[in-house]
Amino acid sequence: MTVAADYQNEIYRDGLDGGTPILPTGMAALERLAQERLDSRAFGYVAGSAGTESTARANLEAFGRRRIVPRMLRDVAVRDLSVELFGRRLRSPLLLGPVGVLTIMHPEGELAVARAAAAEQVPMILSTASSHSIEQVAQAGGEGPRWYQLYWPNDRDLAASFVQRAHDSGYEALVVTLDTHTLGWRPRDLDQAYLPFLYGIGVANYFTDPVFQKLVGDPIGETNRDRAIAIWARLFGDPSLTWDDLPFLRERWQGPIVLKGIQHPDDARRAADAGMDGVVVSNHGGRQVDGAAGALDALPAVAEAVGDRLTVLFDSGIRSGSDVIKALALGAKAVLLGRPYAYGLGLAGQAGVRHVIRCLLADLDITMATSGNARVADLSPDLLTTAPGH
Ligand SMILES: Cc1cc2nc3c(=O)[nH]c(=O)nc-3n(C[C@H](O)[C@H](O)[C@H](O)COP(=O)(O)O)c2cc1C
Ligand SMILES: O=C(O)C(=O)c1ccccc1
Repeated sequence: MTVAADYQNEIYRDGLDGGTPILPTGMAALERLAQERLDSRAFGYVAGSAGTESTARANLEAFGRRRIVPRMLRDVAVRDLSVELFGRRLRSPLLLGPVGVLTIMHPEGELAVARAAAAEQVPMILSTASSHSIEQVAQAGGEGPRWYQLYWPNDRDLAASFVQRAHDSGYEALVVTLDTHTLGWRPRDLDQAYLPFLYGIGVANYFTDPVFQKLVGDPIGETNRDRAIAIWARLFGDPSLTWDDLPFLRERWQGPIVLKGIQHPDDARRAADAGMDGVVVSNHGGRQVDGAAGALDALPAVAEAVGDRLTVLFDSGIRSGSDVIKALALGAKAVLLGRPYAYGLGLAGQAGVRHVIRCLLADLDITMATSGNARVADLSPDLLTTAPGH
């Protein structure tokens, strides 16, 4: 049986709600339902972007401009969605990208995501800004593959402690997010006075860390909570970092290091020169720089510059199987999913995350078949054309 048929059966078997799947199978409808059902501040936190949100729109438009040219008579009876990343074969080119403070969406937050990801054998990338700790999430994910995303704090000992904890808990790769040392200007959060991290959620990794606890001075409890949050706010990010700081991490992490938030080919070259293993071409879903180019438009130049030296990953705007195909055709080896799985979590917890993963992979498998492509590893730019008028 094909992947698509498996997933279609599972979607129906697992989650019938009056004869239809538990959640919409299309990501746009999923987002509309999230807007309808979720608290408006929680929805605004996930859906919102920087400034006028023009970058978030540009992300989707960049996918719209690239069009797939289907090919015929190419024996697509058996599709191979697998890819090899850093020596490990994955069943599909999909990872769950780091999303902070997932308890805003659902009380089980990252634990539910870890269980869903493990069940679908999709790697989860855990955010530093999580509501459950590195260790708790590792335990929930069990045998499932996991990566850790570092927000490099303004304290070297704390940074070293985070990566050591991630190593000790079996995280395989380190994703260092470079684009969010300073949180973007986000009107939806600002207008609803919703800055959750300032209220002390999404701080589990800090509050459980011996280095952080030492900075606070006392065991963290109700009485010194505000002080702990103030210290957290001071050391969350470090805008003074430069390329010269990367050896600090390289010396402390033996596994693969991936820099997230790369948009310029020169930055990608510098990453390779610094001994990094990969990059994520990403504009953080448009949440950081309003006015940045659509992330897909930045991908070809980065892939061209470093595709033979680094593993190039992509996120920002993946909403369908054809989006995955387009990103892979333009040089990404795999893609990260962001907002869609957060909506799945908010609407139906662990089952909602599974549903979103299954839908995306079924869609990918079917679109591979219908476009005449048997292996994701073989996708190349000549599969694509540009929409007329662009
Ligand atoms: C609510 C939310 C929280 C996020 N938190 C993090 C984070 O903690 N660390 C990180 O590297 N990226 C974070 N991101 C960015 C995602 O990893 C990813 O780059 C982005 O969601 C891709 O855009 P898309 O969801 O529109 O496809 C967050 C994104 C959202 C929507
Ligand atoms: O909201 C985000 O995009 C993000 O990256 C973040 C940063 C700190 C805490 C929570 C989320």
